[in-house]
Amino acid sequence: MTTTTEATSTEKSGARAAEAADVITGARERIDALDDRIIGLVQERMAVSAVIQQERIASGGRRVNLSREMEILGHYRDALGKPGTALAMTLLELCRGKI
Ligand SMILES: O=C(O)C(=O)C[C@]1(C(=O)O)C=C[C@@H](O)C=C1
Repeated sequence: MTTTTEATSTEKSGARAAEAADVITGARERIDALDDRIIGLVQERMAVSAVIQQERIASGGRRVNLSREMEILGHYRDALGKPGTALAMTLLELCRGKI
């Protein structure tokens, strides 16, 4: 027998069976927790990057250091492939603004 609760969790998850809906609901909770940690890490990265940029600018240098950005883009591309480059570009934009 399908209860109302089961119907709701299958609807929300897109699953066609209660068991699958349970697995999906549990995995989504883990994804939400991971996303919270990723957002926290991105915010921490932004703060560390700001320290570097402020120090460089205060010493008379420029905000942007393209050779370092190339290293970072390569690191993400090597680990994650082409979408890794796009991810690194977004991270750099968050950390130093648009150029
Ligand atoms: O590593 C630096 O020199 C930084 O300023 C940090 C950072 C980054 O967020 O990774 C930000 C701006 C630079 O253009 C390069 C890299």
